[in-house]
Amino acid sequence: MCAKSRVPAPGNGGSSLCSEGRISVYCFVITAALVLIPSVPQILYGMVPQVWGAVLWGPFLYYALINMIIRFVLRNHDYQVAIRASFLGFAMAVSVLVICFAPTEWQQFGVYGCFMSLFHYSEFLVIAFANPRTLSLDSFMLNHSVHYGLAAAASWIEFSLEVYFLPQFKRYGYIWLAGVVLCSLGEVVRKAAIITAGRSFTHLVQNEKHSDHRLITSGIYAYCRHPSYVGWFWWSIGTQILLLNPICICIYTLVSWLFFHDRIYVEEYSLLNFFQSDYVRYQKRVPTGLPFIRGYLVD
Ligand SMILES: C[S@@+](CC[C@H](N)C(=O)[O-])C[C@H]1O[C@@H](n2cnc3c(N)ncnc32)[C@H](O)[C@@H]1O
Repeated sequence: MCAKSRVPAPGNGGSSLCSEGRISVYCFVITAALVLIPSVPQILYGMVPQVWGAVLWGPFLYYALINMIIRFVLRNHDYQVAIRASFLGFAMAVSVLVICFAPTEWQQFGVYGCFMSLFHYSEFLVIAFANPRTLSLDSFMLNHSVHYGLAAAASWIEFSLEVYFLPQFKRYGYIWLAGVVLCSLGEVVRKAAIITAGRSFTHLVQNEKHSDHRLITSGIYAYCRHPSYVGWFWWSIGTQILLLNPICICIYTLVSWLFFHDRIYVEEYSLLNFFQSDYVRYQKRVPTGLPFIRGYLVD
């Protein structure tokens, strides 16, 4: 929970960021900037680096240095927030360097890295803004589940094998740009949902109704009942389209669909208990937003 400076959430009369949120912004931005700044002349003017080792190892040295400073300055929970935000800033900066300096077929992986690091960092940041009461280290979603980690590893393995054995396939036209569009739209829809739901949004599905849990039916929730899942569903498929990973495109689509199908069923069971006829009326008016998923319907 965002314990220090109390922050009213949106819809509650305020918009400033709690202290953990601010620490995360500083660590994410400063790490990304410090890792990128030494390569700026090469990125902007295409200057050939004098020492390639500096491009390869420089970011890791800066990152190690920043982590030592963070260890020295911060303690306990603030330190835990800082090292996670700093790691994601580092991942973002290295991804930009991959886009700028890696061989063409690896550049997509850099774009993918940018989307991954932005997604995880912005999950924390947006919860810090929208519902600081529930903010925790888990809000970075870095340890979401074993399945999530395995899915990411599978996509890296498929990408690497195909770059090695079928590099021409990885440069196939501009299909990967469709992945960029899907990831961008998915990210915007998910974050809009979190901000709209505010205090009613929690990463974990609630089985007991909190006193300030209100039924949200306005904004993006007027168009679909589960916008944050809609955003996440298309974002995850988008990551595999941008990597041009045909096997993972199929697996991600199937596994994400099954995951959200079951999750929405369980979540709507609780929501019906919490809000009863109000939620039934909402269900009649508004679709789930995910293809062929109808949710928990009361006859
Ligand atoms: C991870 S959030 C997902 C919210 C929603 N399913 C979505 O996709 O935007 C899960 C929490 O949001 C709450 N929730 C879901 N829909 C809601 C609504 N329309 N109004 C208020 N709370 C909602 C659930 O009770 C649950 O604890």
